[in-house]
Amino acid sequence: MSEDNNRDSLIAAAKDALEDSYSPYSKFRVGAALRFADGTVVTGTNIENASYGLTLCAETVAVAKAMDDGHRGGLEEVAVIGDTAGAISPCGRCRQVLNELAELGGTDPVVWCAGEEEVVKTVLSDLLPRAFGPASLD
Ligand SMILES: O=c1ccn([C@H]2C[C@H](O)[C@@H](CO)O2)c(=O)[nH]1
Repeated sequence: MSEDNNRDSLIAAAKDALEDSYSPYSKFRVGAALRFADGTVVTGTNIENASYGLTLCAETVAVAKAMDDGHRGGLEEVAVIGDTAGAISPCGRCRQVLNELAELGGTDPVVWCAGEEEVVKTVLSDLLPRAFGPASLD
């Protein structure tokens, strides 16, 4: 499958997840999708809380779902999309959460930052250079 097909299908999965967003407070819907080396795609959406600070971001929900399914590596690609024209980018906490899963499997996943009218390609190590991760505790 070409990189573009991968990209388009992963962004479509993230956008589909966004439809389930529970974001009554910010009304800012976010979807995330993770693609693993075995082809598995795991998605997440943001889940807000009346105690605002307890909000769960889409990327963090996706990582939690994936790890609950047993994934411990092979994270090759991530897509995150907002209800915006321009591309959105994972927040700092989500970068750290994504890094845990990436570092466990020794990958540096491509991160597609997307909006309705823009897609920006980056890699996790550019979003979180010199990360503190599992290896830091060795
Ligand atoms: O990387 C991010 C940044 C923000 N949000 C969510 C949290 C909140 O519900 C809304 C506005 O910040 O967007 C995410 O899901 N992922």
